[in-house]
Amino acid sequence: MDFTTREIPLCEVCQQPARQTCGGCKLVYYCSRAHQKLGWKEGHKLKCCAYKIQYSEDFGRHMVATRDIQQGEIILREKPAAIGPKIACKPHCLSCGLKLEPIQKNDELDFYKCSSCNWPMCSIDCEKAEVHREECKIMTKRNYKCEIKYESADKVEAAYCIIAPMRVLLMKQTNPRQFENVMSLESHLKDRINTPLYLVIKANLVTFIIQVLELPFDEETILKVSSIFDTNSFDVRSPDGSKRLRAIYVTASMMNHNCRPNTRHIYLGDDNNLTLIATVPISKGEMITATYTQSLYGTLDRRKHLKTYKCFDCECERCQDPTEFGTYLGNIYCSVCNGASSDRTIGQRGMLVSTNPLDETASWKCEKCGYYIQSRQMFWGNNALKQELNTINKSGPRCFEEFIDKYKATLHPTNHLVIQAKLALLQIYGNYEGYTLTELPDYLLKRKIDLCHDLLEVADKLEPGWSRFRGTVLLELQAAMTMQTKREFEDEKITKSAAQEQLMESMVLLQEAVNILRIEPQMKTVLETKVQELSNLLDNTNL
Ligand SMILES: C[S@@+](CC[C@H](N)C(=O)[O-])C[C@H]1O[C@@H](n2cnc3c(N)ncnc32)[C@H](O)[C@@H]1O
Repeated sequence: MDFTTREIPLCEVCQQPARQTCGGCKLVYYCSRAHQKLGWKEGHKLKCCAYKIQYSEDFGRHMVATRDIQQGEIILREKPAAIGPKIACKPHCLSCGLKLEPIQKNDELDFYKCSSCNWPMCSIDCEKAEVHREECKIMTKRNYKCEIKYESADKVEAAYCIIAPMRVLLMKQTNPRQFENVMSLESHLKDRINTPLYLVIKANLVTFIIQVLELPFDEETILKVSSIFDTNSFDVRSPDGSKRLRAIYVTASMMNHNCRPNTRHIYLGDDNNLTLIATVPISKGEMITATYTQSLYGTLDRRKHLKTYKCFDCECERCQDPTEFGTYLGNIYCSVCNGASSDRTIGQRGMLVSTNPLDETASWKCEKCGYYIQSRQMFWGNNALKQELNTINKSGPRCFEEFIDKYKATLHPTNHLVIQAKLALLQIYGNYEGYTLTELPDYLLKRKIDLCHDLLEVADKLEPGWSRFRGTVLLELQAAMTMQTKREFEDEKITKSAAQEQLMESMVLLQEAVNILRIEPQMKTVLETKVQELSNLLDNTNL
């Protein structure tokens, strides 16, 4: 059955409107207890609740498949137990999470403010929303007024760090069971307590909770809540970036990390319900994993990120493999034997690989000539180039192309920095003003197609299956291929039947992109339009 397209819940057995969900998987509905029993007997018992939580010394609690899970299957849907703004952010509405724009107030620009506590909000509706009620009541009772004012579009406000933890602490009274659920999560407070960030949090959050709100919590409990957020929260964002929040999902947070994950997740609806999707088939007994970091970072950067923010040393298969499954994502060409080789294929030219990827201090050695460099040289080089890439002009393709060309003797075609530049180019070619698909000259259209193939090759190795990455690149690829076919046909370079054949190839790619992305928020109509346009072309009417 297709969970993605159904909008009104229908009973699994009789297809009539239904309200009760299956208590196990919470994915299917029943109109009555009798139909729930019948549905179970008729086969739901084989599909229900695809995971269980296990414990191991190495990983702590983690999620394991209780049966074979199919690619694309929804494993879990879950409401956030706690949600709030990011630790420091530009002003966002405390209720709906949307980024706020200032309005004209008398002679100055400022945000709409809650009439009681003075926090910037969207509107009176958001001011009265359930999620803001308790905190507003207590802040008002203690005569606390938020002092955030509009100063500039980019001003980041540290005051937001109090909101999410305050909501959890207030839950102790309003929803004690949920409070206990959240408090049972891993915090890593000992690892964080003496970090500079936690010294700031201590000064702001603890003072606010104890002295301003006069809530009966000790310093350790308050900091633990903050640390639980840092260890477990998911970054909830809307596709257009207008909404940015962090949320705790008690069950989903049992998922451990893997640098080649077997799931992806999305957030649906105003309630930000997390939906967990299997990107590859998962066998019974296998660990169900997510990535806590960026799949397109090299091993050095990923492991550093995980250690700093999630307090563990990742030792997954990818981290152990000095070639990162043959992508050589974090590696560079050897500067000694590089020039001597005429072979331009990755893996054939001398490549520097770590002598022990699980030890960041290990030296790096050329696979071909045995030349060594120290780990710190690798760090410096990597950081310097990362900084250069981050600061280049992003408004057009020129600087990205120049970056790839400038470092081609050092950075091979699937080095992580080159891949990031290629991703940026993929967005620019075909989408930016002056570079739309119809405006692109043939050689840039071909460049876009080549970029897609390069990125798909990396995606297949590092985020295999139905990842969002693969889905998005497939969409770009089919659009560019369709445009190329149209041009070739119009220029009489190919026959009509060859054009039809090429368009069928585009349609196959588009269908796969639809399968991957149709569940993503706001994608359904976009995808339907693209399928319709391509079908029209195939029908021969517009070609
Ligand atoms: C969101 S929690 C996951 C649930 C956690 N294992 C527990 O017992 O509560 C994140 C924490 O789990 C642990 N963890 C997750 N993935 C791991 C991995 N691949 N290797 C080792 N520890 C991991 C780390 O301590 C990490 O900070």
